[in-house]
Amino acid sequence: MTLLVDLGNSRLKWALAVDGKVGDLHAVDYRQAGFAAWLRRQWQTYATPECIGVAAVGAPAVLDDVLRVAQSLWPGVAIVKPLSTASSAGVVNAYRFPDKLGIDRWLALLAARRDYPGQWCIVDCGTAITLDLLSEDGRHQGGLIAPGVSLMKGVLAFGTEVLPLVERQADFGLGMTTEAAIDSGVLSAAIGLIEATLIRHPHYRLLMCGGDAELLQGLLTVEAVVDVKLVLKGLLICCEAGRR
Ligand SMILES: Nc1ncnc2c1ncn2[C@@H]1O[C@H](COP(=O)(O)OP(=O)(O)O)[C@@H](O)[C@H]1O
Ligand SMILES: CC(C)(COP(=O)(O)O)[C@@H](O)C(=O)NCCC(=O)O
Ligand SMILES: [K+]
Repeated sequence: MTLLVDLGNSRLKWALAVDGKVGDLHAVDYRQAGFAAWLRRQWQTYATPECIGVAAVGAPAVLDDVLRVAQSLWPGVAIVKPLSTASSAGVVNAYRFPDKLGIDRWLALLAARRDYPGQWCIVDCGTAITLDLLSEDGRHQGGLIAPGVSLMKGVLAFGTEVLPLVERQADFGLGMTTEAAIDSGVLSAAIGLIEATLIRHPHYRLLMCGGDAELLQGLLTVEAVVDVKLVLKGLLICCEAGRR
C-alpha cells in the first residue's frame, strides 16, 4: 500500500493506492487549529504503508507537520518526493527551467500522458487555476497560471472598501445583488480563462482536476473530463518508478 499526499496552497489531499489503483480522495483545509492532531487520528487507522509519495507546493510548515505525523505513526517509512524534471514517463517539460514547474502540474501531466491518449488542456482548479497543454506525443506546450475562484473572491473583499467575501450563490448569470454579481463575475472569469485558451488552441480537449473542477465543469459551454485524482495518479507513477 502507498499513501499519496498532495499539499496545495489551500488543502491537503490524500489517498491510499493498492495494486496500482488510487482509492478514494480525501481533502481537508489545513488552515485550522489542531490540524496535525486531526490528521493523526485519520491516518492512525491505516496499516503501515510501504511508501509515502509527497507532492507539495503549499506551506513548508504544514509539510513539516504532515511528515511529522507520518514519521510518528510509521517510523522509518520510505518517503518519495518527486521533482519536476526535463522529461519523464513519456512527457517532455516545456519550461525553460524544468524544475520550476509546480510539481502538482508536472504530476498531472504524467498521469494524463499515461491515462488519457490524445491532446489535452489540463486545468487544475485549485487555489490557483493552472492550464497546461500536452500534445499527443507527450510534449508539454507550456501553461498559464491565474488566481482560483476562492482567491479571486478573497482579493475582491480584501482590495475594496465595501465588497463582502461571498459564498457560492444559487444562480449563475447577471447578478441582481452584490453577492450574486461577485459570484458570477468570478466564476465567469474562471470559465472565460479556460474557454479563451481553447479558442486559441482548438485541437485540445479539457481535462480538469482540483477543488473547483466539478463546479466549473458544470458552467463551461464545452465538454470536459474531470479526474480529481489526476495529481495523485501522477505521484503513484513516480513512487512505482522509484521502486523498480
Ligand atoms: N470543502 C472545501 N473546502 C475548501 N475549499 C473547497 C472546498 N470545496 C471546494 N473548494 C474549492 O477548492 C479550492 C481548493 O482546491 P484544491 O485543489 O484543494 O487546491 P490546492 O491544491 O491549491 O490546495 C478552494 O480554493 C475552493 O475554491
Ligand atoms: C501554480 C501553483 C501555485 C498552483 O498551486 P495550487 O493552486 O495547486 O495550490 C503551484 O503549481 C506552484 O507553486 N508552481 C510553481 C510555479 C510554476 O508552476 O511555474
Ligand atoms: K493542486
